[in-house]
Amino acid sequence: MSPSTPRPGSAPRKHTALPKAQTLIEALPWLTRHHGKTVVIKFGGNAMVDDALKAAFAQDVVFLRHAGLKPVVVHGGGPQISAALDRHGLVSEFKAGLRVTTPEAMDVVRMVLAGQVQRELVGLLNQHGPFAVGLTGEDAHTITATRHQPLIDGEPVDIGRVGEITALDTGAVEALLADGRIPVVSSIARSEDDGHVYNVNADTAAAALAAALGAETLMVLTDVEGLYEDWPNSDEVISRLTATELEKLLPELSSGMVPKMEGCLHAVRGGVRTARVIDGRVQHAILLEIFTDEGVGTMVVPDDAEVPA
Ligand SMILES: Nc1ncnc2c1ncn2[C@@H]1O[C@H](COP(=O)(O)OP(=O)(O)O)[C@@H](O)[C@H]1O
Ligand SMILES: CC(=O)N[C@@H](CCC(=O)OP(=O)(O)O)C(=O)O
Repeated sequence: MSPSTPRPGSAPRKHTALPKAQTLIEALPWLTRHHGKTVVIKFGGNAMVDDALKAAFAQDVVFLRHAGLKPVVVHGGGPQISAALDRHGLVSEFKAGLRVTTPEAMDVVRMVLAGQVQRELVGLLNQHGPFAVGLTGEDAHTITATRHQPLIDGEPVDIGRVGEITALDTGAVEALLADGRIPVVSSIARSEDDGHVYNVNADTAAAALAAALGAETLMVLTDVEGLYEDWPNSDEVISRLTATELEKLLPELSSGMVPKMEGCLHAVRGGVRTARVIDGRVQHAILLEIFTDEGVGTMVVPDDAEVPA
């Protein structure tokens, strides 16, 4: 056989392998741009709809870590908390988009977030290696809060053990990142003043942590395609908006989008380069968003940004 004659079987293999190489090479500019950067990923309870999605989420996060990024996961668990409260015979009530959290409800919130949802995500991530370490905002003073009293019709309203973040200490999270680990953070805060623990909305916690860490990107995975321009009347997604444009829009937003978009604004104003709301129901949404042109959803950028996708 002459040196130029392909051995039987080698040509088809080359043929199928080339597109794979091209796909990998297409990711090179994104890999270069994001190398060494911190990405805070908020995984919402509503996006954790099935086991395949959760497994794909874990693969994506581990992929980012292997690609040289520093992913930090902050997770929610609203529907899981509501189900557990129901099993305990406790009602779920929301005011100003936040769960009214009695002391008994707080026990359940903590049990579900730190003992159930966080454990499950840590387990899924660690199927790929010794990466994920779970913590709550209580650990090493990561998140400190005081009692939050939202204004409803101009009046402060008591909604129990719901926290407003007053301080963040990123030392533990940064130490884990420096050690090549993937921190998985539950949105529970220690109290600044009374020795209790507080329930913090997970979008708010993720945004505050992203700003405090000086993250490059905040990525919020939820159960819609992004921020709809005229929800619920149309499914036209706003693909990109500046901080000032978002600020103007905030008073018109409702329900779950309020903490998400307030969080995106806080993050971007706090130095995060882009904050994105993306559809967590799409498998591998994180990889699509970071490494391809096909990223969809809503991207919030600083007013003076010239941000490539
Ligand atoms: N303008 C909007 N665009 C998209 N979704 C909106 C909008 N306003 C309110 N929503 C609601 O916000 C929900 C997402 O928030 P939430 O239920 O808190 O999710 P998660 O558990 O992911 O944090 C959507 O499912 C939708 O019902
Ligand atoms: C104060 C408050 O409302 N806390 C939230 C914390 C969990 C959360 O935010 O979960 P999602 O991201 O899945 O909505 C709650 O108790 O539901």
